[in-house]
Amino acid sequence: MSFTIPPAPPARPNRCQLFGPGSRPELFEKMAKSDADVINLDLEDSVAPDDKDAARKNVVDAINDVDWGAKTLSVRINGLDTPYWHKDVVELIEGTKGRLDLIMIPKAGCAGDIYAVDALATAAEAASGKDKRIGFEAIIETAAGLAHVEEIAAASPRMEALSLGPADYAAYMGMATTHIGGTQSNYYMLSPKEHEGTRETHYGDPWHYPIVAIVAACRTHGLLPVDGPFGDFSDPDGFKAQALRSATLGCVGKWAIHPSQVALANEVFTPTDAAVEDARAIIAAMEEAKAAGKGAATYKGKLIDIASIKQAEVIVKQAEMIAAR
Ligand SMILES: CCC(=O)SCCNC(=O)CCNC(=O)[C@H](O)C(C)(C)COP(=O)(O)OP(=O)(O)OC[C@H]1O[C@@H](n2cnc3c(N)ncnc32)[C@H](O)[C@@H]1OP(=O)(O)O
Ligand SMILES: O=CC(=O)O
Ligand SMILES: [Mg+2]
Repeated sequence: MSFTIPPAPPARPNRCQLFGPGSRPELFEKMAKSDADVINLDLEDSVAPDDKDAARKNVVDAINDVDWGAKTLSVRINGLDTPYWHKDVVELIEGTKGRLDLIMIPKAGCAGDIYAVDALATAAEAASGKDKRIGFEAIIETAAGLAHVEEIAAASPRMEALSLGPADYAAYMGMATTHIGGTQSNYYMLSPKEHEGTRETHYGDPWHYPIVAIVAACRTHGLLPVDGPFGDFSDPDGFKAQALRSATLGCVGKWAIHPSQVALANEVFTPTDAAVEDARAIIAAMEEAKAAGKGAATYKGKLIDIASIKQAEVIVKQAEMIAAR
């Protein structure tokens, strides 16, 4: 381990973030009753420009009036290149009574973007006598955001999470696709030419690199790494495959843009009983090995060593944190 010990991320479940447009207040009660750990009321891209003021008012009223239970409650504000974001921040803080947990900052491009929202939020909290400090989450969904992902993660003690936004990311990177997340039909390799006649198609994951960059930045600075939206809500298998890849790479959860995706995300990001049992058995086997003065041992025919304890603890701690909720 480096002499710099990374801070722990917030100890709260973040398996699914359910989004709904701020301009559709009829959805808010349904969102509150869902099984999502985090609710994201949206003021940004799912709200048309003419609806921005009405959506902001809907969201402020809903934060105050709806019973959100134990959910983490977040609002996605508009981007810093718009004429809306400062009103979003001020009215969300001054108009609500302490239930709002997070502000989500879209299209974060550099640490200065987070600093600007922090300065405004700090002033609004002071002006309205709020004791509770709102946390931040940001979306990495531009070329600049990816290039500066680590400084964004480290930009404020308010930062709690980073998500990948594959729709904007694809647009800002100039990717040749209109799909939101998931496997892309043109992103494949063929088995070698020598296999002529039996050549197979192997699909790659175009989101692999930004997800890994987000996970590394989050794990370095004590934030929760989250996979973003999967637009085709008629494809549960595709959603699950994408979520499994992200979970394997270290993400703790994924967005849902439709209620049908909530259970899928919860399933993927909740360690199974079998995985927890196996992880506990690895820890026990290593305790035995350590007591016998060994650093390495055999478990089910495979090597385990001190690193295996840390790997197993990730699964056990995640399961315990979810169960304790
Ligand atoms: C792409 C980049 C991003 O920025 S993604 C994040 C921003 N986008 C969003 O917030 C969009 C969120 N989703 C939606 O607006 C809707 O789900 C869309 C995709 C438009 C579909 O709406 P709709 O045609 O009403 O769906 P549906 O008829 O299949 O609904 C079935 C029942 O579920 C409800 N529902 C719908 N959406 C939500 C939601 N987000 N949260 C909670 N409940 C939802 C519907 O009201 C409907 O309920 P019921 O069965 O009639 O009682
Ligand atoms: O904001 C999300 C995205 O995919 O873009
Ligand atoms: Mg976006």
